[in-house]
Amino acid sequence: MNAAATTPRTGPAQESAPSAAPVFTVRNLWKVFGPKAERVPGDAELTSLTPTELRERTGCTAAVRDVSFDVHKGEVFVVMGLSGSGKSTLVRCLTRLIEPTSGSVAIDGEDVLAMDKNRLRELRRHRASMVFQHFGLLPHRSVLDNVAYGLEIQGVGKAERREKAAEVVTKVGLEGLEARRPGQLSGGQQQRVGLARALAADPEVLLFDEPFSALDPLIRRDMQEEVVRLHREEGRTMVFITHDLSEALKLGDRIALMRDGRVVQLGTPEEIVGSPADDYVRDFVRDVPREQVMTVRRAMRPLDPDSAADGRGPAVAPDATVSEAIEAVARSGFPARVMDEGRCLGVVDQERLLGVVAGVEPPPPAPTLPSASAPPSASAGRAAPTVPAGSAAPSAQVRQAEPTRKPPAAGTSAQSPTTGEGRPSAAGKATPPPAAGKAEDIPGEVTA
Ligand SMILES: Nc1ncnc2c1ncn2[C@@H]1O[C@H](COP(=O)(O)OP(=O)(O)OP(=O)(O)O)[C@@H](O)[C@H]1O
Repeated sequence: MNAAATTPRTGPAQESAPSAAPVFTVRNLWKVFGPKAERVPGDAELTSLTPTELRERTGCTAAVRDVSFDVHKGEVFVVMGLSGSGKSTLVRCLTRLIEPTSGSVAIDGEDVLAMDKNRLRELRRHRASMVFQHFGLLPHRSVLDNVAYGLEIQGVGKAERREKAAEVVTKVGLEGLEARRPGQLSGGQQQRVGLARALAADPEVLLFDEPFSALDPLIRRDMQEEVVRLHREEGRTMVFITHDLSEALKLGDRIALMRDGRVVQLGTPEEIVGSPADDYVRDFVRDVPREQVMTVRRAMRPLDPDSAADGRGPAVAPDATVSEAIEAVARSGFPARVMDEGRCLGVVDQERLLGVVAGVEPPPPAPTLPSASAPPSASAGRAAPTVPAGSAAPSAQVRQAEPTRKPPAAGTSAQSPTTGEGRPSAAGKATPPPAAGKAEDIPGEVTA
């Protein structure tokens, strides 16, 4: 489906021809807190002020400033930024937990801002459930009943909701703990109960508001992997807020990087790390191990038919990371062939791979990239860098990019690169070389 078909209003620098139907369509969204907030978005003089100037002049804070994007079906859309950048406000505007000041929000083409109270309740209960950092479990209820609670408020009968809850409890790895009370669980287990509760409601979209930031690092990693697994298995659309760059890179199919209420860049992890929109983003991603985020597409060159070495190397998939390809090349001693459905798209050699690691851009790859047919890869096991403190950056230039990865279909792998020949390839393991030459809390909201 084309975005234009469901777009109430288009804004500048929009996405064109998305590869999957948009679930959420957000255009020119503003949320301004403070007195006479509604005058701010339409006033060119006020909108040109810095956040401090705006606050001093009007007493207002523009938490979300003229933001436009689509969330496509089946993708994990991460909203990232430092504290106070506007992430929570933006995501709460999607279901009007916070009322936008201006702009438009649609879900499956339906205008969210025109919804009445009942429709909104239905939206929050059935279509877009929120999983919060503070999971708000009911202390006197068992795990099973906590999970079933979301269904209870949906009006589902007892037998059915307990059956469904038991199914989801198993899915999130809590089997055997159904009868415990939340107080008898670890933080990570409690978070799983929260996640199960949101999942049991079977919403079209799961909205996560920094759900794991209170967890210790190991449990946090477990939960991130759980999200990746659920996404892979179910292909559910997710919007995930985080201030943690490594979490964003690990989970996101696309990341919207926010600063002072604006989206300064929207793109895949690879696009954000490989082609930062401005100095602010560049500084933000400076410490990311590029080889764990960038794919071989960045390093490819055409296969040289006169080179004996080019046809002899191992095969890697187009979405294999540079790190994986380095290992494959080092092991074989030959450039690796980038294979997609039996077709050789190009080769990557040591020099090009190291160029990507060093941030020295090689010339653009061959124009035959079949990005639409690239296997999905939701990046589990990627880099876990720390987020450098944001530094002053010049103009906040909005830059949006298309998803280059297909949303994962149920039952397909979203993370393991597969070789172009369709054989599974564990991280860093390439297929052997071929024969030479063969190329506000509103009632009904599920608080997890
Ligand atoms: N109810 C409110 N009234 C006034 N200002 C607000 C309100 N809520 C948020 N803000 C301001 O809006 C801006 C964005 O806040 P928001 O909570 O969306 O940021 P965030 O990126 O989610 O931050 P954090 O990561 O710390 O949760 C901040 O400057 C904040 O102080």
